[in-house]
Amino acid sequence: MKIALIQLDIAFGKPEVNYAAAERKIREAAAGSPDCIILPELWTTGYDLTRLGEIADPGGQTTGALMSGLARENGVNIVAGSIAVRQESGGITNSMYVFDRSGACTGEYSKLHLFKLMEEHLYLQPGAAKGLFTLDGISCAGLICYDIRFPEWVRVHMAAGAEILFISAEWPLPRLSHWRALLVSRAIENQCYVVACNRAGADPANTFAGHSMIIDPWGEIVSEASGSEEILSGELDLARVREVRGQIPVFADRRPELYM
Ligand SMILES: O=C(O)CCC(=O)C(=O)O
Repeated sequence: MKIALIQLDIAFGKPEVNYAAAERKIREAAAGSPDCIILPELWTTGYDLTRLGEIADPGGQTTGALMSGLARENGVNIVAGSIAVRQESGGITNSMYVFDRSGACTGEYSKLHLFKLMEEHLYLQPGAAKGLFTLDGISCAGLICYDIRFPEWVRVHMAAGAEILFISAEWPLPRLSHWRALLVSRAIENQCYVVACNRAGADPANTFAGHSMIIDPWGEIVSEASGSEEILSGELDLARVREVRGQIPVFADRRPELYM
């Protein structure tokens, strides 16, 4: 499975600029015939949280139409990062959508753990459901940024059979060492591929780390981006997941009855 990670530099609070940039980058990535393209977290607005009332996408409709069309037109799966979505209830969520090659929306996940250090809890509503979906018949999980600090939440998805963990993020540069260590740890402990797409660039409050990564089920880094805007590519060999899980049977050896 060939993956393209679009490590975008996001224009702060300017959805129209970001839609145009993402469309351009998706077309550029699609020219390399990947099986799946992934975008970062909150890529339509960035962290312009105080203006989300104006700039969040109502029902995810605008983003959905654009991503569904691009997936269908290019015959590619798109893990469409996450965006700020104005829900019918009036609340705003940080939500990931997944589109298959036909353009059908096959997955939706709203960030469960809101990141207080960046004031998400003041402006966003947390999700309450898992991020499981399938891509070309492969069981996958899609989570968002701060979620990687919660190994128990990742494990719930992996114990349900997921083989690839997709992460969309806006991870700040001062904690780049955490980003790399946490992602490698999630890959090793769950014996899965980790495909993690961060943003590049800066906003008025933070500089972001870039360093999007693909990590294999043994914890080896398959590919890693620089700190700047780029499209990172890499290949997954899903047979490696079964091989590693067969060699060290972590899932069979769990004692969940004793973990509470
Ligand atoms: O956990 C961290 O250090 C970064 C998390 C974050 O930036 C986010 O969830 O948006």
